[in-house]
Amino acid sequence: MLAYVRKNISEVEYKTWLEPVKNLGVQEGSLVLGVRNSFAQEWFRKHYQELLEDALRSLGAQNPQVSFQVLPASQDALLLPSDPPPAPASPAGGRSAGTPPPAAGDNRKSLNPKYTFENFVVGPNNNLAHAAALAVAESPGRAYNPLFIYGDVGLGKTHLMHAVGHYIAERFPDKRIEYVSTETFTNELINAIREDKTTQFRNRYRSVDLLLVDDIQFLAGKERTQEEFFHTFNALYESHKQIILSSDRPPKDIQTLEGRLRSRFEWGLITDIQSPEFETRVAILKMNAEQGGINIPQDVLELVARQVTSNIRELEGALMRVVAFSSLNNVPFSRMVAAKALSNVFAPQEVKVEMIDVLRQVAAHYGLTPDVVRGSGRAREVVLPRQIAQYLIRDLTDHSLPEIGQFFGRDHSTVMHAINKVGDQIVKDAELREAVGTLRRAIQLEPDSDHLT
Ligand SMILES: Nc1ncnc2c1ncn2[C@@H]1O[C@H](COP(=O)(O)OP(=O)(O)OP(=O)(O)O)[C@@H](O)[C@H]1O
Repeated sequence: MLAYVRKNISEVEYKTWLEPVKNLGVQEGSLVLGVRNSFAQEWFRKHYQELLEDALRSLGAQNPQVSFQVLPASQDALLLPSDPPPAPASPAGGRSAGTPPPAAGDNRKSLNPKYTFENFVVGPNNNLAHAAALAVAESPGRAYNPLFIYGDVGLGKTHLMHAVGHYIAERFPDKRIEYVSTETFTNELINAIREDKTTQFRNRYRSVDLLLVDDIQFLAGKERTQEEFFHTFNALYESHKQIILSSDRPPKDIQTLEGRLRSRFEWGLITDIQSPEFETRVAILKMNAEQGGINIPQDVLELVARQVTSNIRELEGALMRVVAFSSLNNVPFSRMVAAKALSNVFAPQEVKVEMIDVLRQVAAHYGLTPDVVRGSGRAREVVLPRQIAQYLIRDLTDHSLPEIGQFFGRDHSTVMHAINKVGDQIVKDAELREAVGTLRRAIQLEPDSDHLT
C-alpha cells in the first residue's frame, strides 16, 4: 500500500505523514492505521483516506475501507523524520504515472482533483501561462494549438494542464481527456511493441479530444517514441483536437529533438512559468493552509515563504513540516516553530522570540485565545495568564516595560506590578514555577521541555 501511496504524493509528504503510520490490523472489515494524535487523524481522513483506499483497491480489495486510530503515547516514539530533503519528484512521480486510460464516462480519471483553476494562485510569474491555459480551456482546439508550457521543476506546469482538463471535463462530459507523462508514453509504447499491440496504442492516443503530455523534454534521443508521437500529434492536430505540452525548457533547447517535431511544438503558443515572487508564495501557502482548515499566522507563512524560494512543491512540503511539527509537539504556530521545523531541511534561520510568540504560547497553554489574554477581562483565569505572559516577555525579549504595556494596552506600572507579582509567587508556589518553566522552554523550543519530548 505504501508503495502505491508513495507514487502519488510528494516525498516530503510521504516522509512526514505516511512513513510513521502503524498497521493495527483489520477490524470489522476496515484496515485500521495508527496515527500519532487527533490532529493527524483528522488530517488523514481529509487528505489520505481516498488514496489509501485506492491503494487497497489496487491490491485487489473489493470494498476497501481504511480508518485511523490515535496511538497511545508510548507507541508514538517517532517525532519527525530528520532526513535530508528529498530530491525533486522524478518525472515519473505524481498521480499521473502509469495511470490507466479513463474509463468510459469518467473523463477525469487521469487528472489530479486538486489541480484546478480555482486552486491555482495567479501571480506575475505565471499570469501569461494561466491566461493561455484558460483561453485553451474555453476554446479547445481553436485558441492555441498546441499550447506549450515550460518552466523549472515544481512551478505548476502539471497543475495548469490538469486545470484545463477539469475545465473541459466539466463542460463537455463526453470529451475524452488523456494526461500522460512522456515517460509513461514511452513505456507504454515499448510494451505495445513487445506485445504486438501498437494498433491499440495508436487508437487510444489518437482518439482523445484533449491530450496533455508532461515533461516532453524526455522525448530527446528517443527516435521511435518521437516517430510515434509525431503521428499522434498530426492525427490530433488535423482533427482540431487540443494538445498541451509541458517541458522544463523551450522546444528550441530540447537537444536531439527532430526538426519536424520541434517546429510543430512551435506552431501554437509557447509560454513559460517563472519562479514565484514572495507575495505569490505567501498567497499559495495561505491557500494551502485554508484548504487544510488550518489557521496559520501571516508572519509564520512569510517565514516559510522566505525560506523556500523557487520550487512550489518544496514550498508546500515545508508548510506541511511546520504543521506537523507544531501539532506533534503541541506548540502553537510561531516563527520559531517554523524555523525549528525547517532547520534540518533548509539552511537554519535565527529567529528571535517576539511578544506575540509568548502571548500565543501562554494563551494556548491555558486554553484561551491571544485576544482574550490581551483583552480587558478581570477574571482570575485570564488575569494570571496575562501576568505570566508579561513576565515571560520581559524575561525572553528585549522589550521595555512601556513597550510591553503598549502591547497589552496598559501602562508600564501595571506591567511592572504583574512582573513583580509573578516573580514573588514563583518562589512560593511550586505549581506556578513549573508552569512558567514549561512555558519558557516551550517558547524557546528547548528539547527537554515537557512539550518537546
Ligand atoms: N500557482 C500555483 N498555485 C497553487 N499551487 C501551485 C501553483 N503552482 C504550483 N502549485 C503547486 O505546486 C506543486 C507542484 O506543481 P506541479 O506538479 O504542477 O509542477 P510542475 O511544474 O509540473 O513540476 P515538474 O517539472 O516536477 O513536473 C503542486 O502541488 C501544485 O498544486
